[in-house]
Amino acid sequence: MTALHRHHDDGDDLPRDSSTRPLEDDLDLDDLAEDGLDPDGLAPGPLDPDDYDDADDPDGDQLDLAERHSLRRVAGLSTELSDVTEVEYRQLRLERVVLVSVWTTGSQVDVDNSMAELKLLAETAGSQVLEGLVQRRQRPDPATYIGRGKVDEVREVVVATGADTVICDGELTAAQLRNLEDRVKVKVVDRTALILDIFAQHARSAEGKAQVELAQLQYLKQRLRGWGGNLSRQAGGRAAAGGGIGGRGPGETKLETDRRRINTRISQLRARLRELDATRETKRAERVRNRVPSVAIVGYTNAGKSSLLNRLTSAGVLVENALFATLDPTTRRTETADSRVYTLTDTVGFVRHLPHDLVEAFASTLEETARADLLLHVVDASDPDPVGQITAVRRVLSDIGAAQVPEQMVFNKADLASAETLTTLRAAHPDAVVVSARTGQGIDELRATVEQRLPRPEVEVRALVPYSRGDLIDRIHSAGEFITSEHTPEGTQVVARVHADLAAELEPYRS
Ligand SMILES: Nc1nc2c(ncn2[C@@H]2O[C@H](COP(=O)(O)OP(=O)(O)OP(=O)(O)O)[C@@H](O)[C@H]2O)c(=O)[nH]1
Ligand SMILES: [Mg+2]
Repeated sequence: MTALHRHHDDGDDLPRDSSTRPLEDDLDLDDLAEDGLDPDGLAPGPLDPDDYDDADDPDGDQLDLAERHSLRRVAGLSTELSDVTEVEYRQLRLERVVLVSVWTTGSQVDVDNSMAELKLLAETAGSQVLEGLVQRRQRPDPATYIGRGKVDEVREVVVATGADTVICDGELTAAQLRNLEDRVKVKVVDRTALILDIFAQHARSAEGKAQVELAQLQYLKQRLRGWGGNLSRQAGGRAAAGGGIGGRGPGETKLETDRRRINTRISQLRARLRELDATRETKRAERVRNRVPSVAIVGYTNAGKSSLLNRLTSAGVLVENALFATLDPTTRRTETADSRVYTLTDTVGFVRHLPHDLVEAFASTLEETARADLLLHVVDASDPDPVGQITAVRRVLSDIGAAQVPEQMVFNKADLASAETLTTLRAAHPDAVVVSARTGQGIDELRATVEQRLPRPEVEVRALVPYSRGDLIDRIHSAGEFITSEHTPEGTQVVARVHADLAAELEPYRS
């Protein structure tokens, strides 16, 4: 019994109903009697016992067999289309995708959240999601990601829905991708490729574009063979001439050429990025010299980081209800209530399992975060799983060496979040500030908190600064803090906190 049959039984034309029900359990032996695996794939000979769907794994945390073997339809995963013209447009221009996920740990709710996120990612990339399939399993199949016996069911769903792409929720090996493509007979991409594709579509600056291209090439290089060496298809379909699905891969020579071309391009991009980095480094060095404290806004994608920057500084940066709307960092200078200057930087959002190639390619951008004086960690309090987002963000922060930077938690979208969630979050993070970038709620408190947490100048000086040295007074304004200041006939009498270098310059006027 298959998805297709069931739906015909039900009298449906398309298996697009959104009920959550398990497909038939077919603990069939064809899971074991694998044929047609690619010779380059894993385990072409006798299968490793681990490949046997873990049916006889004696360890304690075995999942219920029936559940593990069942492929489940996930509710509400069809893209809603509002009108017919939209349908036609999408069918012409966009990919029609089926999502496939292997559920290894966590609760039902976790799985639903992660499928909902994969759907959002797919839609952000411009796809129409037709169906979502989840298989419960102890670990992904090393040869085909989902259990081998389930691949045929995916194929049936692909045929029934007219999908042209399958998106798997993980990072797959070259062999897994190819084995799946061979059997479901449409393009198969993984979550990493999907995220890279979104980044490619959203990159605007020269640096952002170079970073994304570098990440894509690194990803592609490792999968050249698995993808039949079809560069055009991997390049986000931009040069998608030829290379039909299931087409034969290139010969060894072509493969070598492709590989060399990729390596050359990677070196060019690296050199270009080093140049661009030098420019940024100059600016950064200037800020350090002038002792301008820096605050970096970090957080999960779509948490409202750009909205918050706009609220705090009227920066006017792009805000969009889309994942990874921001790729290029925007830095704005702003001032505290007592006129100390500091910078606020909005940057790329994080996501669970942020592809390693991207983290590496964006190293110079992310380094700014690691060097900030304070992180504003923005959390979407209206998300179904804010705690999971916090964990994912902290993981990336520690990957990029920013774990030691002081962190101010900010719970955003208070206008949408439930009172219950906010209470829980507040209890877990008593120092957090709750805000709404939309309504302005809590923004004053946030600003005050930031100002209070900025690094303070370390030396207290008392000086009588002659009127001819107005420049020194200006510098106390921008990089120091006045405690008192008074005009006298001889000059300005000040008590102020300043950095050591400015203190040295004020030395002759000490009073
Ligand atoms: N209701 C509500 N919506 C908000 C709030 N803050 C941001 N949003 C919305 O959330 C979406 C994402 O906002 P952005 O500021 O672009 O989020 P971001 O964190 O910069 O996202 P990326 O750059 O894509 O990682 C937009 O649709 C915003 O209008 C808020 O406080 N309340
Ligand atoms: Mg943004």
